[in-house]
Amino acid sequence: MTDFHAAIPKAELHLHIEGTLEPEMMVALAARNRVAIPFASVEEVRAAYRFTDLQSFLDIYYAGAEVLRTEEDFHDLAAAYFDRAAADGVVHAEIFFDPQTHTHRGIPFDTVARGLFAAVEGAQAKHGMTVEIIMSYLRHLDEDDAFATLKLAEPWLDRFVGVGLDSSEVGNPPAKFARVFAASRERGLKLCAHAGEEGPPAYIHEALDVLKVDRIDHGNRAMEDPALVARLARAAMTLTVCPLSNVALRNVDTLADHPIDRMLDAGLRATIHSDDPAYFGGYIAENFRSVAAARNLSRAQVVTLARNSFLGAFLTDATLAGHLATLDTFARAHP
Ligand SMILES: Nc1ncnc2[nH]cnc12
Ligand SMILES: [Zn+2]
Repeated sequence: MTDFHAAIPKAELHLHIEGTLEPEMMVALAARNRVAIPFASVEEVRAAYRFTDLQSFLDIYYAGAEVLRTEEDFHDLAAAYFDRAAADGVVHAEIFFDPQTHTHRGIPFDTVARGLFAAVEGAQAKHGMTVEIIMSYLRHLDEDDAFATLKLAEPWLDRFVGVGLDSSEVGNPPAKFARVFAASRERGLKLCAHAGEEGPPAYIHEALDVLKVDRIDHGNRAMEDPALVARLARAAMTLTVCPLSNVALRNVDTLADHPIDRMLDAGLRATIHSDDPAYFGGYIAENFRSVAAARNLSRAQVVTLARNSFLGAFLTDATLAGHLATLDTFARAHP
């Protein structure tokens, strides 16, 4: 019996590679790198993965990243994710990484980038997966710090597909990064921003009007503003929605309250992704499976979510056409 939600071909567009650090790997890397962590066992790490809001998660997420030190560590982290994603039907992945989380700890930018790209090459060879990397600016730091990161990234910029904006949203509106996003766009980079996860609909407006993003990450709170929903639908703006993250960070009470089907009904190009799967209880297939069950999605709606993930990806027309054809073949074989 096919596991429909794992088997359906899909693109993962909202995945923080540091958010795939499983407790087992955190403990193993802490030992390998002789880094002290405030946990005595895998069970203790897992018990700490209980969150009340975005900041309570970010505090653990940044502490966990302390164990990532060498090119091998970044390779091993990303390679484990690509293996896991392939098992979940991911044929195309666009992954975020947070360079400042590492460079501020004295880890050279090149160490991170070399490790990640070694894993990308492995994923393409081993799984035939197409992969792109998006460099994210941390919004709790200032714009000058983002500009310094863009400068550090210079030797690698032609190999990144885009830039993103993540970390603590409320109090750090998109407009704070207007200049570095303009500079990033001038370098030919695609633009994404977390907006409307915890921040108000106004942050989504700013991401569109000031940052001129190509994609909105999360975007859930657009649903509070019918005019904004209509604007996003008209623009076919992709929203990279993360259901299990929304529950884990208390942005929805339960999956039964999740707006994913209301988003589709409103004509939004909504997609489903795993955000930080090691922390939120499931990878992309589990996000599909559990929200489809909780919201009683039809197979046609699940196919639409998968199709939207390809339409919203930063792909060449030829590669997009190939993935859409693969999806259509799958959908016909699994009515
Ligand atoms: N869901 C999220 N929101 C903002 N910043 C993040 N960094 C990692 N995951 C994040
Ligand atoms: Zn995210």
